[in-house]
Amino acid sequence: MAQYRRVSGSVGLITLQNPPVNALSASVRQGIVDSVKRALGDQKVKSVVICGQNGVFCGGADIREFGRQMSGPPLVPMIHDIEAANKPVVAAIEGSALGGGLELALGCHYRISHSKAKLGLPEVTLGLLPAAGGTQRLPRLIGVPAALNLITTGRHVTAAEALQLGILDHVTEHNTVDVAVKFALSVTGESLDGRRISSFSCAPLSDLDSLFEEAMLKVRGAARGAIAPVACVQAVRAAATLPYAQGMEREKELMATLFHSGQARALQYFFFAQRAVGRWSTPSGARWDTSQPRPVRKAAVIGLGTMGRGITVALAQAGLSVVAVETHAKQLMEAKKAVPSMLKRGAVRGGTTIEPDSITYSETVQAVADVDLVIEAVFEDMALKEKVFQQLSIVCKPDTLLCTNTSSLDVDHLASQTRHPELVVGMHFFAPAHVMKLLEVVYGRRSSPAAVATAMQLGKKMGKVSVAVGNCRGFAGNRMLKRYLEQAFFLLEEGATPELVDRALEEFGFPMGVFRMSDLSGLDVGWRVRKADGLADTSLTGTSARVRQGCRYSPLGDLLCEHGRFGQKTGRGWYQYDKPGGRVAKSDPWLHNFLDEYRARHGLVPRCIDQQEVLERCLFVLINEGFQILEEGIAAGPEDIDAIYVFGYGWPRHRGGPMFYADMVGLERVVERLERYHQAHPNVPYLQPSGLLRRLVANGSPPIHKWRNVIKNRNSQL
Ligand SMILES: CC(C)(COP(=O)(O)OP(=O)(O)OC[C@H]1O[C@@H](n2cnc3c(N)ncnc32)[C@H](O)[C@@H]1OP(=O)(O)O)[C@@H](O)C(=O)NCCC(=O)NCCSC(=O)C[C@@H](O)CCCCCCCCCCCCC(=O)O
Ligand SMILES: NC(=O)c1ccc[n+]([C@@H]2O[C@H](COP(=O)([O-])OP(=O)(O)OC[C@H]3O[C@@H](n4cnc5c(N)ncnc54)[C@H](O)[C@@H]3O)[C@@H](O)[C@H]2O)c1
Repeated sequence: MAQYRRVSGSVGLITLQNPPVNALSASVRQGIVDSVKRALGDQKVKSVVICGQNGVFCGGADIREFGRQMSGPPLVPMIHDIEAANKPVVAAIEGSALGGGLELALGCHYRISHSKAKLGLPEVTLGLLPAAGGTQRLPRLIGVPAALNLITTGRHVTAAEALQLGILDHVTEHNTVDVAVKFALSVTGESLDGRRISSFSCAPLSDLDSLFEEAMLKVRGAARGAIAPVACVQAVRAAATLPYAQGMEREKELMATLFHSGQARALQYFFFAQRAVGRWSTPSGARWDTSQPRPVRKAAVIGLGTMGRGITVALAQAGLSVVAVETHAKQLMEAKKAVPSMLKRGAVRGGTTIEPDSITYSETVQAVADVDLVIEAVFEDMALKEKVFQQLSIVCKPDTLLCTNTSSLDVDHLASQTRHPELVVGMHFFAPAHVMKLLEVVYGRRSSPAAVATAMQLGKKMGKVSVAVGNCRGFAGNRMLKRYLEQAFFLLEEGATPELVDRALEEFGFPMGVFRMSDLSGLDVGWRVRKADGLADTSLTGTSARVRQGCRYSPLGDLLCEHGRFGQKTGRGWYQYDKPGGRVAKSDPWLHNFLDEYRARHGLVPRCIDQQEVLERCLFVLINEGFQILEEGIAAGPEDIDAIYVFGYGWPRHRGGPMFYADMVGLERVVERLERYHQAHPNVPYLQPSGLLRRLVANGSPPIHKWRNVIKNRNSQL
């Protein structure tokens, strides 16, 4: 709703009231329409101020209304009536003015903002465009190039930037509503002719065609296959080339194509999923709202290789003092150079300064005696990590939280090496750790609720999306990835090429196909793990060469490594590169011959494999593992898995994440295809649909937001 009252004698003050972000629900829109009518009809009222309660102007349209039958007054005529008013209307912006919130402010004649407010048109991130006149008014106000940037990226700008761009008339450090009321009094009776943005023309530009071509190329490159950014460019083009009324028609048409699209559904699901992962819980009953995080002011990182350096930077950027320990002198020397330059680059990007003296370096673990939390990032070697945890348990304060960045080793086993296993959790960062948004917080059997809460909160402070997961081999993300990689190898054995598999995945929306990604991260990483597991034995011949532990196995990755082909770092992998460290993947005839010879040696007759099979084999098997993970309680809900895949593995956000994708495709279809592939490949047991997936289908395939109930019911029967 909206509250209306008269203040300072002649100012009608309209306050939007819909906590927490004053979204423009039907009742808020009705409240605004009624209040505006009252203010305009009241002779004593000479000007109007619109603000939001609790220090937030407005977070935009109510996203929860989108999937339902829409009711209440529509936004476009509501904003039009405000702009057409014959009394000055001033927007008093505090907190956020986003999406429909900013569009409402653009309909006002003046905009005054608090210096700490954020403004933006983030509709594109929800698969939409600003369809309450945003695509038509913003370019008229600030020019086409700046509006294109804001509308196609959805980025939020500070009040200072908004002032500079011309979105705001005034920025204040004081009480914004008071300032706006005073201002409203001062402009009483003034002409509003030059204040209605819809009557402006866009500033002329010399080469509109190339500007829009460039913008189109940019948005297509940034999110492959996403339709909303393309529609945003088209809508802004309409603003630049058509009169306002026709532009508004075009905006409406384009919105109609987006509004019911699968991509909009996926992105809006993902908006809420991101927030849901913060409300974590564990099977032992620990929860986000009952667990108290501990303060962490000083942290340590052990091991300054690839991961340790990134983690050190991310901790320092979060404002912590960091003790960085590296036992190898050469590595330490290199880290001392690399970390400050990474910090400097980060500061340039983020516009902040980090004091390099917030980091101290040491060659010995004794230096961590007084820290609140340690993150271990030494080699992936259990014996070494055991030793490090034993040392830490002696050196650190008794209440220091001990975390490991292991990608696959048993967190419970590491905890058992310490005096306080309840203070041990996994903090699984992704490379590069100061850039990648994902953090898996791995709770062990004995991790205390406070330990999990502390790691989750620290992750958030470091700007990460922290997802709580249980302890198992590969945790959630890498466990699912393993299945995806294995299927990709099998497809090569059956006749596919890396190019064909990668093309299918990239057209689906991944920034990189599985083989290009494997070349980038290094084939030797998986090889080392497979060797440690006793799997990578290429001396085996005949049928046993392609079977391990009773299941189908592909030694292709191991064979490539034996040829010294580790990917980009050696200049050869699934593709060839112009030099070691080269980035541009080129098709490699050697690899194609190698695959031909391999198939011939093993009596494999290559067949034609289409893109659909690639997607089904690689993605459905990954999804099936996701259901298994949910069934085992390793992840609490599908949103956790989807956040992990979007933020850690490049799953296209406009497809919502693997579990949402399964819901979109239809669970019955996923089961049917998995069963078919399992029949064709009976020695791949994980092609069998998981118990949870079958149960969901048996329960009539409920929508994704109801899956937790099915999981809970199952667990409560145990
Ligand atoms: C505002 C924020 C920056 C605040 O961040 P903060 O960290 O403080 O808080 P949280 O993010 O945790 O949020 C708290 C809480 O609030 C929920 N929430 C936030 N925003 C909204 C919202 N806009 N609607 C609903 N709920 C919201 C959030 O989910 C949290 O609750 P939870 O339970 O999940 O923990 C930050 O919240 C933020 O960034 N919000 C989103 C801002 C945004 O994206 N705004 C844009 C919204 S879309 C929009 O405004 C569209 C407009 O352009 C209007 C378009 C007109 C539409 C007309 C429809 C025409 C249809 C035509 C087609 C029909 C064709 C046919 O059928 O024939
Ligand atoms: N590289 C990745 O992509 C990635 C991603 C996520 C997690 N991880 C995990 O992070 C950990 C580190 O991986 P990395 O790639 O950074 O390894 P790395 O080989 O680049 O670095 C490890 C560093 O630890 C140092 N070290 C070894 N023993 C030490 C000790 N006792 N005390 C202090 N330093 C010691 C080494 O000298 C080396 O500098 C591993 O557990 C790995 O599984 C790696």
